[in-house]
Amino acid sequence: MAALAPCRACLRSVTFVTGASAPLLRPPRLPAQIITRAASSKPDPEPYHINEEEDEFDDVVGEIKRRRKRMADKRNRQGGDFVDFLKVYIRGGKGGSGTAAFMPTKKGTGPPSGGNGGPGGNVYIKTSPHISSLSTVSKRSVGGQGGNGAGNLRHGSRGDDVTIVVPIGTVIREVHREGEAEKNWADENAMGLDREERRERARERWLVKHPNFEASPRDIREAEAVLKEGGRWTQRTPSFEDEPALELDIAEPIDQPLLLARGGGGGLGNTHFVSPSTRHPRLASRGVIPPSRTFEFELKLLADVGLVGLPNAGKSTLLRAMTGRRAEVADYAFTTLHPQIGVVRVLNDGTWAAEQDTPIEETELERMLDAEARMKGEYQPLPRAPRARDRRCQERIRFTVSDNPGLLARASENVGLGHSFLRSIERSLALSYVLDGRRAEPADDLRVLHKELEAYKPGLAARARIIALNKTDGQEDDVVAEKVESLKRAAGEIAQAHGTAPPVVLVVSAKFGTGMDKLVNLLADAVGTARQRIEDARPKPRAVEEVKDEEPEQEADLF
Ligand SMILES: Nc1nc2c(ncn2[C@@H]2O[C@H](COP(=O)(O)OP(=O)(O)OP(=O)(O)O)[C@@H](O)[C@H]2O)c(=O)[nH]1
Ligand SMILES: [Mg+2]
Repeated sequence: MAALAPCRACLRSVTFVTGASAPLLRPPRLPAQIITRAASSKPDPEPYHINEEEDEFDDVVGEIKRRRKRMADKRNRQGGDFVDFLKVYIRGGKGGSGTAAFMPTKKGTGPPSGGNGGPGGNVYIKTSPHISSLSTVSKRSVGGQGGNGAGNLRHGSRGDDVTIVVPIGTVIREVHREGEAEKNWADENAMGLDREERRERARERWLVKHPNFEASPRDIREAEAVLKEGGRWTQRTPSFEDEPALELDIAEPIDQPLLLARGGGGGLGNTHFVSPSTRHPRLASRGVIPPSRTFEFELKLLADVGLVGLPNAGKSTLLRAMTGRRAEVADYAFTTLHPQIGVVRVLNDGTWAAEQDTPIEETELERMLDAEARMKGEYQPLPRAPRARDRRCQERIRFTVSDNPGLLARASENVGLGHSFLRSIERSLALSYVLDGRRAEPADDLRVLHKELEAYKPGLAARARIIALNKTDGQEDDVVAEKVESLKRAAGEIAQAHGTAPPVVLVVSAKFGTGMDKLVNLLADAVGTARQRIEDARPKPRAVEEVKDEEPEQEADLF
């Protein structure tokens, strides 16, 4: 040991040398040889060179802008893809355990002083207008566990609450519920345990023993009785027959978070087990594990108008033409993989305009296609929705339009993008078929679309009041007229078979923006009528006079 002790002289030198000049604080010097080798192993850096030629400079600016845009897009998506269906496991947090402890006194063990366990955290749900996908919802949401109690009557802390944030339009259904008691019961049945063995297991599950003192059989019996009396011993979880499954249709923003799962209660400290016969209970109880629930989260976008068509019919181009929303457009099927929504404002003078605040997004694919077209000299900008002509004009109606992925035959059986698409149009007030006018028989496409809508949800097709025959530009008038006629015939037949009014056939070209005024105004009328119908169906609060008139009669009945 003596050999390891620093000598007095060394200590003195360290103590009195301070600040930057302290030799012990300086980094060790590398031998000159090593420094030279390290420097020579790296090639000399090229001097930074800025090319000031105009086109190159433009490119740099463009690249920076593109990168910024890409980053902003990614942020908006919050790193995930579009998700509109999810199964989520939810459970309130476990309650913390109580403690068996005693006050220390000079004479030894004093009165019981075990604190209670803290309750587990709850799971809540709320909406955010800033998200439009379930991609940020975690598949497992469990409330925080309550803290355990401690001696000196210190109670455990409350578990942290968890809040699930969903977009507006989410439908939530509880599909499975299982309590701990039921799980244990099933396990014990499988093990073939008898009554006494089950009881022993329950005691192990519920009771916390003092770390130093052995609990007597009487202590255990009495603690069991206390827990049974408080309803803590058997925590039955109500089945769906006893308590219906939770169903929530979140069609409007939620201001206050809603409770989905409550956390488990905290366990009892040993002060709760004192009785005239047991002054020093050596037991406490564990916290409750709340039942686990499985929920289905389904996002049903809330657009007033849904565009329904086969792949490549021009739905996204139409959305763009009507709303200015830059939905991805390309000449192949399934360009659109998830629904997108734009807003149309119709003014009192019959003119219409895109919602001013609609974000205009440029997609990656589009940029590539535009660049290619520019190189070939074939660039043609896609239509933009018009701006309001007269800013002072009042707005007649404002509605949202959703562009959806293409529908295929047998989509109702989940072929193609199937249900994910149908789910989002299910709640639209009005639908519009979009047909590719370049196809030989658009009437056949209409039959397919109608059949699929009806197969998914009977009565859904009745909401399609308009048929937009798209891509009619560059076609002979008589060819178009013939297709319109055959469409009208097909629509009439379908309507007759279902006892509904036939939809209106409109000739449009989304790409060149023809026929848009009529289409927008017809859609506005359809939305207005549907909204009015909903308003009329709502139960009205009774007029005050009416209630007043009835009051004397009610009083007369009472006496
Ligand atoms: N000539 C012409 N071409 C059109 C018209 N509308 C759309 N197109 C073209 O048709 C192709 C498909 O258009 P999209 O809008 O992507 O079609 P979509 O129905 O959204 O397709 P999916 O998303 O794949 O289902 C694109 O090349 C458009 O430029 C139109 O009115 N006239
Ligand atoms: Mg599309």
